[in-house]
This record gives sequence, structure tokens and C-alpha cells, in this order.
Amino acid sequence: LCQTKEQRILDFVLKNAVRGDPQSVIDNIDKYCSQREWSMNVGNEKGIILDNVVKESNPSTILELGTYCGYSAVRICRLLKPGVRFFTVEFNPAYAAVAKQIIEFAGLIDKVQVLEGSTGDIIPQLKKKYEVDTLDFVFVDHWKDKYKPDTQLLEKCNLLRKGSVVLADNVIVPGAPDFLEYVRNCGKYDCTNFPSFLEYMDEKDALEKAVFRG
Ligand SMILES: O=C(NCCO)c1cc(-c2ccc(F)cc2)cc(O)c1O
Ligand SMILES: [Mg+2]
Repeated sequence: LCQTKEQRILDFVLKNAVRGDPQSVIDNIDKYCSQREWSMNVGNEKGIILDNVVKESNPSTILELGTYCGYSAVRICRLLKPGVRFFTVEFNPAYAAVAKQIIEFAGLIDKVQVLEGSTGDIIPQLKKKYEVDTLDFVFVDHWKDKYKPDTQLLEKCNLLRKGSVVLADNVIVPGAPDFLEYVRNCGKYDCTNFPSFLEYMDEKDALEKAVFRG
């Protein structure tokens, strides 16, 4: 059977992690991707920074752009109180299929809605179709050339309120220079850079936190 890397990651999790234990799912994805095949999960170094920003924000309504295999969805949702809503958008159906199974295995599927499609189509639907008022926290980790336009779209759709946290992965590698310039200079955000490392590598990367001024 000609499997994909994402299916191999899923198989490794199903075989080695503990059903209903999000930390074991995270640890096993990191183990597979550091020892066998590199893959673009946010990883543990940047993941600890992500954990801290999520804990600090204590969000109730969260949006993630770019689900991939569900690693950061599990990472974020394992920290959330019951009753919160987590929406994650994935364009690639094969990735979305793997992510749903990994999120289910971790026992978090009740908190998570995996929305398949393009962010440009789905973000304008969040208020009416998904009954979202405003977003407390947005994790941006999809196509790097979409970071800036989608942040502007979130503003246009009135999905951000004073204090909404936009946290972006990969602002060094692969990089999102137009996004960084925008959030740092448009006057609508208070920005903080968190230097770290590219997942499973020694290369420098960073997260950028942009808090909407309202
Ligand atoms: O494209 C990415 N995400 C969107 C997928 O739909 C992505 C890429 C990379 C990466 C790739 C190739 C390399 F050489 C270095 C970095 C890393 C990441 O964390 C990412 O999120
Ligand atoms: Mg990333």
C-alpha cells in the first residue's frame, strides 16, 4: 500500500500512543518526526511557547489556520476548559482526514471542528454559519503567503476584538515577511517576537504574537 507520510504518522500514533491521552499523542508525533521522517508540525520547542501563550490567554473561541495532522490542535485543546470551541481550517483533504483521526484518538474531537476548505471561503462564514461572535485566539500556521491577507480578512469580518491574540508560526522559516511588516507597522497590533527553532531541526525560527488593539 503506497502510504503517505501523514498516514505513517497516524499509524505510529495509533500503535504507540495511549488513546484519550493528548500528551502521549504529542510525544509520539514528535518521536516519529525527529527519529524517522521530518514533518511540519509546530514541534515541541515552539510548542512550549504556544502552550504558554494559550494558558495566558485562557481563550473560549479559537481558530487555527492550517490543521495539517492535528498536532497543534491537540496541543492547544489539551489545555482548554470544557465547553470551549476550537475551529481548525485545512485545505488539503488528505491532511484533514488524518487530523480528524489523530484528534479523535486523543479524545478531543468534541471540542474541535475541522473545516475543510480555503480560509478565504471559510473565514467569512464563521459568524453566520458557525455562530462565532469574536475570536479570542487565532493560531496561524497555513500557507505563509496567506498570513497577511487572512489576518486582514479576520479584521474585515469583525472577528477580532480588543485583546484578541493572533499567534503566527514560521515567521523566520519559511518566513512571512509581509505579515510581519503589516502587524508590526499598521498600528492595530501590539507585537511580541518569540525566537525558537524550526521543528526537529537546529535552524532558527520564531513565533510572532500580535494582540489586536480593538
Ligand atoms: O507550509 C507549511 N505549513 C502550511 C502547510 O499547509 C510549513 C512549512 C514548513 C517548512 C517546510 C520546509 C522547510 F524546509 C522548512 C519549513 C514548516 C512549518 O512549520 C510549516 O507550517
Ligand atoms: Mg508551521
